[in-house]
Parts: sequence; structure tokens; C-alpha cells
Amino acid sequence: MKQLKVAAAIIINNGKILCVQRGLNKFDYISEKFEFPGGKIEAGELPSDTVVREIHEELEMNIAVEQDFLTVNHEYPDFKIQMHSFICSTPTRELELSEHISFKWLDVSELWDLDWAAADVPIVDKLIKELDQ
Ligand SMILES: Nc1nc2c([nH]c(=O)n2[C@@H]2O[C@H](COP(=O)(O)OP(=O)(O)OP(=O)(O)O)[C@@H](O)[C@H]2O)c(=O)[nH]1
Repeated sequence: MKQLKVAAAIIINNGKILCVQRGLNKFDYISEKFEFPGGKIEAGELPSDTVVREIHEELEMNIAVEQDFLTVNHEYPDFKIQMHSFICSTPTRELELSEHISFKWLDVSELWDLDWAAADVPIVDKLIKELDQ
């Protein structure tokens, strides 16, 4: 089974977390799900560099990586992913969507209002455990 290595950014600005929605996809379990922006790690690339590059490419946003958060291994019906996630900061909430169909800046307590990709569930759980007080 194909194994993807992915890095994703949990971008926080003034306590709000950026959540982005993927468009239609051939796999229904990915289609229109919310996720953290990011993408595939290129050969020889550090995962923390992947998030900076992808967030610049996808959202025209400059972020700073603050800390390693969680690595998730998830098996979807058609492929597996290993996803590294990082807490990141950004000076402004300005962004340009190019690959996603919508975005939301949410408080940690609102994260479960969204329909997340299954691989993101452990990240959302940990964010709620660690940040919601
Ligand atoms: N970026 C990102 N991908 C995720 C998350 N959760 C999750 O299951 N994925 C899956 O991981 C894979 C990452 O691919 P991607 O499409 O973001 O990566 P990319 O931009 O490098 O690929 P592309 O150039 O083929 O579009 C997709 O299958 C996506 O559905 C997430 O939180 N963020």
C-alpha cells in the first residue's frame, strides 16, 4: 500500500487556529474534509521546512514553526500516511486560498464543529486536551 509522508501546520494567531477544507476528491473519506494545511515531504526535506514551503505555496502566508506537536500514522482504505504536525505562528491572518475551498479561524473549543479527515482526529484531540482551559 502506498505510504505518504506529510507535514501539517497548526497555525495559531491570537488564540485562533487555522482550519482549511479540501475540495472534492476521488476518495470520499477525504472529500470536503477539514485538515491542517501542509503537504508531502520532499526527498531530503525536513518536515518543519515542508510546512513553511507548503503554507507559502498554498496560502501565500509566512509562518514560523514554534514546536513539534504530534506525528500520526493513519491507514486509509487506499493509502497510508505518516503526518508530522507542528505548532506555528503567523503575524497576520491574511491568506489567499488556492487549493482549498474554505477556511476558518477557530477557538480550540470549536474544533469539533468541523468534519475532520480521519488522520487529523488525534491532533484535534491533543489540541483540545492541551490548549482548552
Ligand atoms: N496537508 C494535509 N494533508 C492531509 C491532512 N490529513 C490528511 O489525511 N491528509 C492527506 O495527506 C495527503 C497530503 O497530500 P497533499 O495533497 O496535501 O500534499 P501535496 O500538496 O504535497 O500534494 P499534491 O501536490 O499532490 O496536491 C492527502 O491525501 C491528504 O488527504 C492534513 O491535515 N493536512
